[in-house]
Amino acid sequence: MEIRNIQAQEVLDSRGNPTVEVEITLSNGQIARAIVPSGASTGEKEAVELRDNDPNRYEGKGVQMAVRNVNDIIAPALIGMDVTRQREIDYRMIELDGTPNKSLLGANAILGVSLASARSASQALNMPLFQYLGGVNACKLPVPCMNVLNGGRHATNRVDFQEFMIAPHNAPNFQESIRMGVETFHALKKVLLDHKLNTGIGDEGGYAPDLKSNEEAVEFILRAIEKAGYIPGEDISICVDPASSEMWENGKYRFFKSDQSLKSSDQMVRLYEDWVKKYPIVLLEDGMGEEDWEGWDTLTKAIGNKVELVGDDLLCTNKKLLQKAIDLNVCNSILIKLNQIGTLSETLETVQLAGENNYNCFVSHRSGETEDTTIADLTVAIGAGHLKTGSGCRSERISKFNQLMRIERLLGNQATFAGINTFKNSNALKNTVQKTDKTNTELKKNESTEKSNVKSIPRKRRTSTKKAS
Ligand SMILES: O=C(O)[C@@H](CO)OP(=O)(O)O
Ligand SMILES: [Mg+2]
Repeated sequence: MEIRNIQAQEVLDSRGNPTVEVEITLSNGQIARAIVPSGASTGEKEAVELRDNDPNRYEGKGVQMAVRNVNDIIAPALIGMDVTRQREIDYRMIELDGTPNKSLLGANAILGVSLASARSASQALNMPLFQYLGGVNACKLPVPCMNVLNGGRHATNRVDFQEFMIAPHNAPNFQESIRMGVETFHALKKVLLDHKLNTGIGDEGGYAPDLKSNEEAVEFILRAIEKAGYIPGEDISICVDPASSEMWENGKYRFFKSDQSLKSSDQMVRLYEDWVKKYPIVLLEDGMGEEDWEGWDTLTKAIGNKVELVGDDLLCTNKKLLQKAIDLNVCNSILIKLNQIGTLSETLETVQLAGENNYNCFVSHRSGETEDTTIADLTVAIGAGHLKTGSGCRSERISKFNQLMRIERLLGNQATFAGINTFKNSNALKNTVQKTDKTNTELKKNESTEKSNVKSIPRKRRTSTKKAS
């Protein structure tokens, strides 16, 4: 099916910043669109997002140059090509750009065309996107890792660590797992209000209260899990993304939003070791900074057999960086963000390399998102088993959850739910579950009587996790 026209325009992302939308028209008249997301805590080695630097438009953040690059350079080169030739399309754009990091045309320009092509091809073949990308075996629904408490560069509070997520894994299917997550998100609001804390939200839809410490964030979430009627570690576990590259300062980590203290790599590793012992944490992303490969090595040796260690800023969805991690034996999972590398084909190459080397793939939104739902389809297509995209509010993130619920319904009884086994080394979790019951005694004191005694709350459900095939 031939590409008849490619048209880009500037639209807005969830922070109200301009971003690129691309529309492809095929020779049969079918139209498909894609919109590119944008990060705030970006890795140094990410492909370049082209911004205009024109102070008179959107304070210099416009994407008119990227839009022109699509309309004037990429479109003429691709019109007439078969839209199902994804790799040819992507590699033609890589060639047109000619730089190692897509800085000439912009990764935002290139990715918009790459994703619109995939969507366009799936429409032309009358297939859902996840099936076009993943084939007949694409039937595993992910555990949604919901970012319910925001800090770092994503919120204006005194929490240094960027993301505290809940992973509702003990569910029979995706739909139920989202329900458990949202109930916990709502319970967290009550817990925070009981403690007279702010329930305004951050960029990714999590609450952004001013807490005394990063540790308190975990304690409040554990409390919320219990208040919602679930057992921490057994039903719902915790994932953390400190985004520690943002804390990196002259070889140390600065707790830049709380007490300004500094920690060495070794001290950071000890902190995480302690957390993993105390709390039901199943995944730690960017525990160390992108320049601190030695720290990553220490971290992997210390807790790499207990928890999923995800490289985000460290690896930038880049297969060369992933190969380096594999060679050095650091982390055991890679974050997958399409715009870090800039084309669908290269993303899938990275996913393949991860699979060949027994590294997990954790699919992710960006902090600046849009209504585009490609990552939901991608997660099922590659069988990633878990993704992070928001909390229990903000439509640009809920749209991904809703798309996954549609996919689950469409698959019917072919659908499986990833469950706890999707997390690397999740068997280590058992050791922490029993201990969590005692952690929140202090917090409980201040709370309203409504649902404050966890023991009296009947468990909502106790169905066991359906194993993925
Ligand atoms: O650090 C991250 O993992 C992401 C997404 O949660 O944030 P950003 O898009 O700002 O890089
Ligand atoms: Mg991250």
